[in-house]
Amino acid sequence: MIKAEGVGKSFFLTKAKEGKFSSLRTLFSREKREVKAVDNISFSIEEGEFVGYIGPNGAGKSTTIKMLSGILHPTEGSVLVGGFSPQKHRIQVASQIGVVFGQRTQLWWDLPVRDSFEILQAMYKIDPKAYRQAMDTYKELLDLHDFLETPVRKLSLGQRMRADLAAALLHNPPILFLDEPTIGLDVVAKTRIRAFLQEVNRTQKKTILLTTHDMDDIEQLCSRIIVINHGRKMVDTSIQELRKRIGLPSMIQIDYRLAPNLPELIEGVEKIELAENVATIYYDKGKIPSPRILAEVAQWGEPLDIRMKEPGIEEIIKRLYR
Ligand SMILES: Nc1ncnc2c1ncn2[C@@H]1O[C@H](COP(=O)(O)OP(=O)(O)OP(=O)(O)O)[C@@H](O)[C@H]1O
Repeated sequence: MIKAEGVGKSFFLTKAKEGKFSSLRTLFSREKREVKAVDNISFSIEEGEFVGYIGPNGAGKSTTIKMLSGILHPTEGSVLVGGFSPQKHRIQVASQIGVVFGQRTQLWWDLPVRDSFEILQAMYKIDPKAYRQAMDTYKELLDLHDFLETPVRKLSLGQRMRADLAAALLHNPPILFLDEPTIGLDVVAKTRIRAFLQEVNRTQKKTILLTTHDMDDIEQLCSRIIVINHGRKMVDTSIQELRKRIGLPSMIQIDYRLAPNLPELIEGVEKIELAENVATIYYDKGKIPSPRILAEVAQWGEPLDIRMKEPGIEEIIKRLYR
C-alpha cells in the first residue's frame, strides 16, 4: 500500500554570517548549508495496518508525510502510495489518500463546515449518492450534527479535528496520513478521536500512518511503530517486540492485608519493592510467565488487590534515545 525506498529529503539553508551587517550579508550570501531532514529511509506498509511514526521534535516525521502525500519531492529514493508516485501521479494518489495535519485545517475558515464538505465533493468529483452515504456515516461516527452549519473559525479544536477527519474521508480513500491529529485536545476529545480511528481501521480496513507525540495514541491504536531520529529509521517493529528487545521489565503490584513474607531470589524476577503492605515485582516475561508470578505472590500473604502494568512506550523511547 505504502512503500518508501531509500527516501531522503534535504533542505538547503543559507549559512548565517557573523559580524557587522550580518543579516544583510546573510541575505545576499550564496553559501548554503544542507539539512538532511529525512535520510535514506525505507519501509513498506500493508493494507489495513495502523502504524505509528514517532520520534523527537525535528526527527523528520512531517517531512516524510509531506513526501508521501506529494507536497514535497524527495531529493533521493522513491515513494509509492497505492502503487503510484505522489510526485508523478498526483491525481491518482489524491484519490487514494486522506490527510489530516493537526496543526492546520484543510477546511475553509469562514465557511460553514457543510460548505467546505460540498467544495470537497466537487473537487474530488464524489458522486451524490456516495457523498450522501459518506456524510451519513461520518455525521454519526463523529457526531457532527451540532456544528455542520457553523463557520470553521468558530469551532472548538475538538470539533474542528472531527470535521477535518470527515473531510479527509469523504472521497473514501483507503489510506490515511495523520500528522498529530490529537494535538492540543483534552482527554475526552482525544478518546473520541481514537475510538473513531480504531473504528475506521477495523471496519473499513483503512491503512493508517500516524505521527504523534502522545504515547497513549500509540499504545491504544498502533500495531506497529517506526521510530526515527535525525532523519534516520531506528526501529520498525511491534510495541510488544520492542518492549521485549529493550528488556524493560513487566510489573505486578499487590496490596496485601498484612506485610507479606517475601521470598529469596526467584529466576526471572529483577527486583521486589516493598512499601508497607504493597509489594511491586519487576520481572522478565521472557523468563517467567505472569501466571507463575501470580501463583507465587498468593503464597506470600493474603492479597487484597492485584495490578499489572507493561512498561510504557515513553520509557521505551527514552531508552532508545539514550
Ligand atoms: N521547509 C523547510 N526548510 C528548511 N528546513 C526544514 C523545512 N521543513 C523541515 N525542516 C527541517 O527538517 C527537519 C525535520 O523537520 P520535520 O518537521 O519533518 O520534523 P518532525 O519530526 O515532524 O518534528 P516535530 O515533531 O517537531 O513536528 C528539522 O530540522 C526541520 O527544521
